Amino acid sequence: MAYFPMYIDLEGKKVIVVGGGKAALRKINSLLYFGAKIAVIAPKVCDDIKAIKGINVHESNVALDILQNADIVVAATRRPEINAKIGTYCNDRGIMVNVADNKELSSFLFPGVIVRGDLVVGVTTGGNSQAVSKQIRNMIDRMLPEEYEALTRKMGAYTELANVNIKSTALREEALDELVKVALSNKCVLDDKKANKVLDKYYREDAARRNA
Ligand SMILES: C[C@@]1(CC(=O)O)c2cc3[nH]c(cc4nc(cc5[nH]c(cc(n2)[C@H]1CCC(=O)O)[C@@](C)(CC(=O)O)[C@@H]5CCC(=O)O)C(CC(=O)O)=C4CCC(=O)O)c(CCC(=O)O)c3CC(=O)O
Ligand SMILES: NC(=O)C1=CN([C@@H]2O[C@H](COP(=O)(O)OP(=O)(O)OC[C@H]3O[C@@H](n4cnc5c(N)ncnc54)[C@H](O)[C@@H]3O)[C@@H](O)[C@H]2O)C=CC1
Repeated sequence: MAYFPMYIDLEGKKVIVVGGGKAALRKINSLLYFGAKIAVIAPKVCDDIKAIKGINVHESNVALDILQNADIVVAATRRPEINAKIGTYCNDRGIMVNVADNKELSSFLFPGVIVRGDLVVGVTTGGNSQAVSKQIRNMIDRMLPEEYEALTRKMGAYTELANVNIKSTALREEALDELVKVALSNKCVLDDKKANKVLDKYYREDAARRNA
């Protein structure tokens, strides 16, 4: 079965990463970007990980019990049997866990990610091929100009306005779709004057329908 893309608020969540090599490094960077609080445990942690600011590094073997304190666990050691033990321990206790070399024991996978502010696209092949994910990520990355960040933010504000001022659900949807179209016809930049003109048109139409 294909995997469901679930977007999670990682701000302040406690993540324990077991393993301190290349695989761990990429996952740490990804999680850190989205605001997780990270502790890394491994007998030997690579210099690139040690150089990252704002994470806790413990150079020691892992005691499984410590994982109870985590919201999310990543097992990325070079030892498949240790990774599997961590996976099973977490699964038995309902702790979310990614096992770098074992999809079956993972309750979630790391997607390829494209970020434009709050606009986030995640790509997975359900563990079939990280090479395909990388390819698709690069394609989407080229398709989405950085203007989408500001557009997303602005549309957040206009959506709130429309929710208050346009009572008809159908009209509201039409208005918001039109705002996006206006932006797309202008290199993804939404001009506020044009936006307000569009909204005014829909406010009037909404009022007229209510008074009819
Ligand atoms: C199942 C999954 C588990 C998970 O991690 O959740 C997994 C598994 C494995 N990856 C391996 C290797 C590499 N992975 C990458 C890169 C990425 N891997 C990612 C995801 C996933 N990788 C999950 C499934 C994703 C899906 O289904 O689509 C991405 C999307 C996200 C991210 O991890 O950041 C990121 C995309 C790149 C991008 O977007 O730029 C690179 C670097 C590269 O290709 O450039 C290497 C080369 C070596 C290295 O770098 O060390 C190996 C070892 C294979 C071996 O030993 O030969 C395994 C284990 C196995 O296959 O058993
Ligand atoms: N999902 C992914 O994106 C990727 C997954 N992998 C998989 O991840 C695993 C690790 O790969 P790399 O990071 O490249 O290896 P690596 O050799 O760079 O790092 C391995 C890490 O495991 C730690 N380790 C070894 N024994 C340990 C123990 N008893 N307890 C805790 N930590 C221990 C080491 O100290 C080291 O920090 C492999 O199984 C590999 O198949 C590898 C690359 C990418």
